[in-house]
Amino acid sequence: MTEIRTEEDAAAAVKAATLIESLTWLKKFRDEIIVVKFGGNAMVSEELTRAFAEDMVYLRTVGIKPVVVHGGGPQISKMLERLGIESEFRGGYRVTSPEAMDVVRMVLTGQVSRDLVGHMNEHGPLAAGISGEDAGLFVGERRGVLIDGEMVDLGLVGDVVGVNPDAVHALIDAGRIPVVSSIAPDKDTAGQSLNVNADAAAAALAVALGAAKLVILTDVQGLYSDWPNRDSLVSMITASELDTLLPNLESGMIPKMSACLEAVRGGVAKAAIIDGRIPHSILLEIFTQSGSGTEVVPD
Ligand SMILES: Nc1ncnc2c1ncn2[C@@H]1O[C@H](COP(=O)(O)OP(=O)(O)O)[C@@H](O)[C@H]1O
Ligand SMILES: CC(=O)N[C@@H](CCC(=O)OP(=O)(O)O)C(=O)O
Repeated sequence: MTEIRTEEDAAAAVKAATLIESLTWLKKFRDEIIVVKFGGNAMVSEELTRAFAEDMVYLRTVGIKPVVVHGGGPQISKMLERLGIESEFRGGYRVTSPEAMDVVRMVLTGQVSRDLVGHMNEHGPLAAGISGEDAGLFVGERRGVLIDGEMVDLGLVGDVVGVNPDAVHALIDAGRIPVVSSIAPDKDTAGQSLNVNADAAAAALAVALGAAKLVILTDVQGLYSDWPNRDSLVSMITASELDTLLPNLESGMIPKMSACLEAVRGGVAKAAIIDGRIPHSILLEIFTQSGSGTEVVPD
């Protein structure tokens, strides 16, 4: 065995160990699709957005096929506020009026998607934006939300009830990184678009694409079983354990964990919630044994 003589040698050994640890995961995920949901709360700084774009380019460059589904809740709220349009969340979903829907579409496809695509394309002509309204990608159906046993109307909010992933496959086959906005045409009203929670859209797309993994970046370390007790971070949970926990969850975690459950029950081998506030956390999640955050696995 080579003797470690200096601090530089020790640091180099750590780097080499990290690189070689990634070999297992490079082999496992090569040519596989990984759907990554980038939440609006994880996009809080230019530095984080830039690091995220680099990570997607990294994945694509090592032969993995990343597909990004982006959120933009805080960005939508900011624009609604500027325009003086009221908006409130019920059970983790935005109650969406026709006026608010115009803003949702404008911010998601005209601002957030453009920013992400632009950052990735600083590395080459790699990313292309696509909305769930394009090329029949999503089919939406209006939904309400159950709060204390009562069904609450959410306005123009929908579930994705159908996915035609052909357009996303075409982009992947052309070597691109698809960047998907979570809007779906309403199957019951021609010309009407629905606001879909981006976690739910990411799950539906991951299932339809046969993705190997769904990774959701957010602004907490992961799922806490006893929120906000910081000692209750869950590192791994099975689908049926999560099913039991779901009714006790609050706000933003409800759509997020429902999305993980839907993905895993739909055949995606693993769904992970990780901390998007840490630059490059997704590389640690994909390429290291210990990962980060919370992993949801089948029973
Ligand atoms: N059990 C829980 N574990 C972790 N976070 C929770 C939990 N319950 C509620 N939350 C809240 O959910 C938030 C994440 O959801 P959300 O704000 O919708 O994020 P994003 O914009 O990334 O989709 C966290 O910042 C936290 O305040
Ligand atoms: C129905 C619903 O709530 N839609 C979300 C869509 C954006 C989203 O999901 O953004 P994050 O991932 O950043 O939360 C909204 O209007 O905020």
